Formats: sequence, structure tokens, C-alpha cells
Amino acid sequence: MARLAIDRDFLRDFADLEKTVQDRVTEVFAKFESARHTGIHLEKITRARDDRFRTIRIDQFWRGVVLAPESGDTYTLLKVLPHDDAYAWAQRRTATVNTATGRIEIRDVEAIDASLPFLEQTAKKAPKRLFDHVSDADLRRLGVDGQTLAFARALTDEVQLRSAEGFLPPVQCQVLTALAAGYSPEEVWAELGSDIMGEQIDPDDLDAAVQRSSDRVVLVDGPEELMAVLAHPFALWRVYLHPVQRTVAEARYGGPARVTGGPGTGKTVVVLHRARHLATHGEGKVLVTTFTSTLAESLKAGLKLLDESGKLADRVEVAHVDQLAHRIFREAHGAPALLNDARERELWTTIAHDLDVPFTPSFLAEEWRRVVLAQQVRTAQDYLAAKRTGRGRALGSRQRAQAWQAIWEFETALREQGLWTHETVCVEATRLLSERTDKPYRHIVVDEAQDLSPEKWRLLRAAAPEGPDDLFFAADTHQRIYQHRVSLRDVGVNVTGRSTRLRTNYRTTAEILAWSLGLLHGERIDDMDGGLDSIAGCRSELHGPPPTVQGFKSREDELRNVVETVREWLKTGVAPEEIGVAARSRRLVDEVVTALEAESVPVHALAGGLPVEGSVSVGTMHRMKGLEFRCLAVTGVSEGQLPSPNAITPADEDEASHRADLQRERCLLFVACTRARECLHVTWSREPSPFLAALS
Ligand SMILES: Nc1ncnc2c1ncn2[C@@H]1O[C@H](COP(=O)(O)OP(=O)(O)OP(=O)(O)O)[C@@H](O)[C@H]1O
Repeated sequence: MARLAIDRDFLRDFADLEKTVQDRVTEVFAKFESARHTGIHLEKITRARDDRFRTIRIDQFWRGVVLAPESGDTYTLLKVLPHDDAYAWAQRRTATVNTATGRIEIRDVEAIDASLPFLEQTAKKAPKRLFDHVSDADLRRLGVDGQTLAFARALTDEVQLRSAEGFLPPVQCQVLTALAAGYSPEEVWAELGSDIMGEQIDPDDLDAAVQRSSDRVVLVDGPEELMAVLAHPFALWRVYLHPVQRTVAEARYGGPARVTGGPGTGKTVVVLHRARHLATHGEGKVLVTTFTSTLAESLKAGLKLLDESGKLADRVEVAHVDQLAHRIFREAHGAPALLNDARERELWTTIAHDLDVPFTPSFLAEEWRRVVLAQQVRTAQDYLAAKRTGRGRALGSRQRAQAWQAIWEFETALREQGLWTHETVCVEATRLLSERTDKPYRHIVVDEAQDLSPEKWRLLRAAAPEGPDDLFFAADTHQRIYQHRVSLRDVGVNVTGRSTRLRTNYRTTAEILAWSLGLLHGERIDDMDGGLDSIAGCRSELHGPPPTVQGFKSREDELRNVVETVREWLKTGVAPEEIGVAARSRRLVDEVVTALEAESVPVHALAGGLPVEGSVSVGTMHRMKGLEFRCLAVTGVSEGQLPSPNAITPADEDEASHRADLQRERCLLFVACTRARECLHVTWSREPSPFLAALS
């Protein structure tokens, strides 16, 4: 019996096809098995470079391109396009087997052949070539075949390689990108994560390659499974993980482990699979956690999708870290009386005034959080000896004594008045947990861990006993938008030898990714482990239009443009819930909501929850974390709005904090822009934000 396989890229295209065409595709392929049995018609393609490519009729105008094997009985649906485009697409391409991974790859041979002479011409004049430092043997071992090797040898810079992403075989291109970014052949090999290492690969056995290609091809068993796959084309990650993702999610670790990677590389997907894996193969209760309620909501929704048996809920608890801290606190002391931000500021102001110390209230508040709480400083002696890493203003011993006096007064006032902050609730919950021998969880899985403060790390550390598979977390320090740097060593988390990086972005087009990476160009971003992190090598195989950036004379003109853009997207068939608008402040969010409502666009202001069906989502950049939209407008990227003046410590108060705050605001824009899947539109009025000015 013939079996149908569907190429993962086709599933993305499928979501964009008109509904009538989608229905015809489903109809044709639902009958594929039986029709093939009785002789379905697969048309040969004249002048094909690879005669295993065939077409199948969808309707009068549309054709499917199918890869038909010479042996075996699995047919892979690669594309559905209008008649002439389908033929042209197929004529340019060939299918081959990657000799390192044993998996199938499709390449645009015509584009490779066409660009090679020009590259060779340019290379003749260049002093050196991009891969002079890598031997042919290493390239071949990593699955780079003859044609790609010849191409790679003609390259002189990374820009040329990036322009070839659309037509080189994706895995080979990924290998070359990593090598060009400075990774050694061994590191690249480890990252290929090939689970078929050592097996002899027959490069002519396409059928075997299709069977092995679970990262790229969905094998469908019958019409019902086909319907299920086509009904949720974007939820494929539930079943099909990249081999590296699967290895990370299912490994057994001797202690804390970490997965890193740029935006959209599937870290959250790995977190969800890890939680399910631990719930089914682990040894006790699993906590899945993160730092905000919105993120916890989206983790809950994701876990629900993975919970086919309906049993995960018994073993897995999802709660954000503050929620956990407050629960542990309440169990022992009842609800805390919380000191709100305004009252806290008042208290610091009074203390600074009464003691007449040479510090601003905000400097003292930061000193308390970033030195005293972060390092668990309890006495004047401890404070005098404390490292003040990340604090820019040096303090002599007299000034330290003055600062300590103010901090002591503050802590005493809290104690005497029975008041708590979220941080002190967390510290107390940690103390309570440390005393317990019966820890509430056996495994803890954390998403967006780059934003956890030291006291939150200590809370989590105290909530599960130390041991194998105790702590697993996903982090990308380029997306840190709340906290300052944290050193894992300082909070007792050692991930040496248990850290994996993901490189393939599954969300954002290469065009949007490259533009967004430009926003961070030149920033020195830490790796939480005493070094610097890099997302060089993070890549996307998806392509689309480049982001548009537009400036306006006035905020009114800018708002009008945002409304027009959203309406345009809606007109082209994008569903309202697939559209997002992000802005830096709540005031700007309110303005966008009002402007869209005035034009009768259904709109939902994000406030701690998830997008709702039938409405365009509008939210602050912070609220965008954990979400993604097919089309996204980022508005108000203007001078005076971004960086937000309120979020920046004045340089004369503390130079290091000033720089760190600026970096965090830049990362915030980066996070917002990388929520876009296909279209990104960025706007400003009067003067652009300096973050945009730096791009041009
Ligand atoms: N193996 C996969 N196959 C197909 N799609 C995937 C795969 N892994 C992840 N995705 C999709 O890629 C998108 C991004 O995944 P995810 O949110 O897990 O990335 P992330 O690294 O956590 O992103 P960010 O750090 O930007 O929040 C999601 O739409 C997810 O469904």
C-alpha cells in the first residue's frame, strides 16, 4: 500500500493557502492510499533534473509536487503551487540523502549552478576564503557533499553564505554557518545530534532516508491522521522534534542542565517535552515554572496540547516563581502585607532624608536588591566585604557604612511594621523550604530563566532535592528584559558539561531574524557563567519579506499608519488573532487600542492573559514575551519612548547600571521584533529611537 509523507515546509505553506484549495488538497490526499493502489496519476515532469519529482492534480489550476521513490512505497508531498509554478519549482530541484544524518534534503540546483561562476570570479581576487580553515575531510564527514563543497570553497564571506540559505540543502547550510561562525568541526558534529552515527548510509536509498527524516517529514498513517496534521499545521512540534531538541528533552542529567539558543529556536518546546518526559519517566512531582503569569499561562496551554493521556496534570504543576514563593509563605504565615512600589519609594526617601546620606532613594533601593538581597548580606561586616559587581559607583568604607545604615533602617522598618516585598517573601519562602526535608518537587523545569533574580534561583534550588535531573532550564541572555546579570555559580547552580545550544529558528523568517540581530550588534551579552554569550550561527530556513521601518512627522500620522497596516493584513486574509501590535508603554498601547476600535477592528489588550480568537492583540513589549504572531507591528520606536526614560538609571547616579539598563531596553526591542513570524512593521514618529538609528 502506498504511504503518504508530508514535508514540514509544506505544512507552513498549507496554512497560507486559500480555504478552497486547502479543502481540495485534503480531499486529494485523503484518498491517496487507496487511489494509489488503483493507479493514481502522478505526472512526470519534462526537463526535470530529478525524475523522482512528479506532480499530482489538485484542481484545474493547482498541482502538488510529490517525491516518488524508485523503490519503497512512501510518497512525499513537497509543495502545492499553481500549475506553472509547480513545474518550475520541481524542474530546478533535486532530492539527495545527507551522508552524515542519513536524512533527505532538497536543494535548488539551478540557483547553485547559476551563482557559482560569479563566486569563483570574486574569490580569485580575494586574499582568503571563508572555509580555508576547514579540511575537505571534515566537511565531508559533516555531510557536505560534492556540489555544496565546491560551492563552499568559492565563498569568501558570511554574507555570500547567508544569501545562499534559500537554495543550499538546509542541514549542510547549517553546518557551514556554524563553521563560519567559528565552531569547530567537533562542536558542529555534536550539534548535528545525529542518532544514526556509525550506520553506513546508502546515498541512493531515498526511501530509507524519508523514513529517517522525522525532523523534516511527517509520515501519515491514513486519512484521519492526515486530517489531524493538516488541521494543526503549526503544532507539529508536539510530535516532531529536531534530533537535538529530542536528545536534550529526553536525556538523563547528573545535575542541573540548561538549553540555550536565540529567539524561536524551540527552547519552550524543549521545556514542555522535558516536563512531559519527567512526568512519565521521572521519579516524582514536576514543577514547570517561569517568571510572569502570562508566560505561565502559555506554558499551561502548551502542556495541555502535549497531554494526550490527560494524566500530566496529576504529575506536573505550572506556576510562576512569585506564585510559588507566595504559596510557601502563606502556608506558614498567612497572606503577607505587601509594601507597594509607591510606599517603598516613600520609605527610602524618608530614610535618605533623615540620615542625610549622599545617595538617591533609587540608588539605595538598587543597592539593597542587587548587593544585599542578591548576595544574602545580613550584617555590616558582610556588606563591607561584599562584591559590588555590576554597580558602577565605587563606595569607600565610609560611604559603605552610610549605605548600610540606610539599608538597615529600611529592613528594620519592614520588620517592625510587618511589611513584605515580593523579594522578601521569596527570601522567607526559601528559608522555609531549606528547612524542609520533604521537598515539594522532585524535578523543576524553568523557561525564560535569564530573567530570574538570585533570590528566585535560590528559591527554586531549595524546592527540589539536589540530584540527577533536579533542575532543567531554558535561557537566552539576549532576551533578558527584567533582571540584571546573574551568575549561576553564585546561586549554587552548576551546569558544566550539561549545556546545549539550539541554533535553528523555527518561528521567524531569515529576513526578520537578521534585521533583529542587527539591533544587538556590538552588545556584550553575558552567558550567566562568567563568559560572554553569542547567537552567531542562529539561523532560519524560512523566508519572507524584509521588515519595513517607517517614520512619521507626528504620533497621529504614525497611529493612522498602524491602523492601515493592520487593516491591510486583515484584508489579505490574515486572521485577527495572528496579528499583534507591540509598544513600549501602557499609554501607547491604550492609544493603539482606541485607534483600532475607532476603525471597528476587533481588538484585545493583552493584560496578563493570552491572545483571544477573533481579535488583534495589542500589548506592551514585556507582554509580548512567550507569544508569536504571523504579522506584527512594533510602534512608538521613537526617541524619548525607547529607551524609556523611566527605565534608565541616570549615568551620573551609577554608570554601570545606566549601561545595563540601556542594554535591557535594547533587548526588549529585540524580543518584541522576534515575535513576528512572517511580517514585521516598525514605526516611529518625529525622531527614531537611537536603537534604530544605529542600524542605518
Ligand atoms: N522541531 C520543531 N518543528 C517545528 N516547529 C517547531 C519546532 N520547535 C519549535 N517549533 C516552533 O517554533 C516556534 C518557536 O518555538 P519556541 O517558542 O519553543 O522557541 P523559543 O526558543 O522558546 O523562543 P523565544 O526564546 O523567542 O521565546 C514555535 O512556533 C514552535 O511551535
